[in-house]
Amino acid sequence: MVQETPIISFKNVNKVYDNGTVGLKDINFDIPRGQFLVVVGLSGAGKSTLLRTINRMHEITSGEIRVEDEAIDRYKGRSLRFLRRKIGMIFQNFNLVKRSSVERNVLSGRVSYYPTWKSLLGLFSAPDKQKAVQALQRVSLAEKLYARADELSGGQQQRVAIARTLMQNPKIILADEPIASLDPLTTKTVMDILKRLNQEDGITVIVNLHSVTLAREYADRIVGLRAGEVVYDEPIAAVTATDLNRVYQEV
Ligand SMILES: Nc1ncnc2c1ncn2[C@@H]1O[C@H](COP(=O)(O)OP(=O)(O)OP(=O)(O)O)[C@@H](O)[C@H]1O
Repeated sequence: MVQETPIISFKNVNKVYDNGTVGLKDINFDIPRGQFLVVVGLSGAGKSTLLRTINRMHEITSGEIRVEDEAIDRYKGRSLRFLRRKIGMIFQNFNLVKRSSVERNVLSGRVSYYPTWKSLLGLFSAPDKQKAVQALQRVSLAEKLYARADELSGGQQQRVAIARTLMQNPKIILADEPIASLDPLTTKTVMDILKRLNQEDGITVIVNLHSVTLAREYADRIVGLRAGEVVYDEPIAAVTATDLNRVYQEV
């Protein structure tokens, strides 16, 4: 059987912060296209660091990361912009412009397709405005198009953030603790949306979570980090609660 090239590949990746803290230690694994991967681990285990190396928000110290079979380490300018265009990112605190409308926030996911002056003036095309409506429909928030972002609940703001990433036509979505500030019901709504985008659009989704219960509910595969190292990596069918405890043992 011909194996498809992984969409993301970590090869001997190390990250040491300027102050000497080890963020990642000899990371080696591949992520197949279309996988829903959940990364778990204690606070400080390196989950955010790992996620942020994929779109070069954090630089690695050594090793290589490949996205769609290209080493991304040397990307700059246009190639870096193109990389970031195909990778959507969702944050714990939503990162919306709170005093702007939902429409404007969603359209901002499209800025890399415009010259800076046009995006600053909010000169988005009619097709992109239509696309924003469609993106909001995907997260069941079309009726909030003209609301101000800060009028929305946390869960709704996170859904706007997801709609914003859809404007990029992402191949990959990175979600860094996307439900950490949400209640259980809203958590389910947000996780269900991510799962649907994964299943219906084939978007590769990588989510950092603290909750092992949620990880088991949504993941195709769970990777556990401890002190910057992969200490667990199993497809969901092989995951057992006892095994997962390993991830949470103190070093
Ligand atoms: N900018 C930085 N400078 C120095 N050390 C950092 C920096 N960012 C993170 N670290 C350290 O790197 C390690 C990994 O941090 P990281 O934020 O990736 O962990 P995490 O698993 O995402 O934690 P959390 O669940 O609390 O977000 C920690 O020891 C952290 O203190």
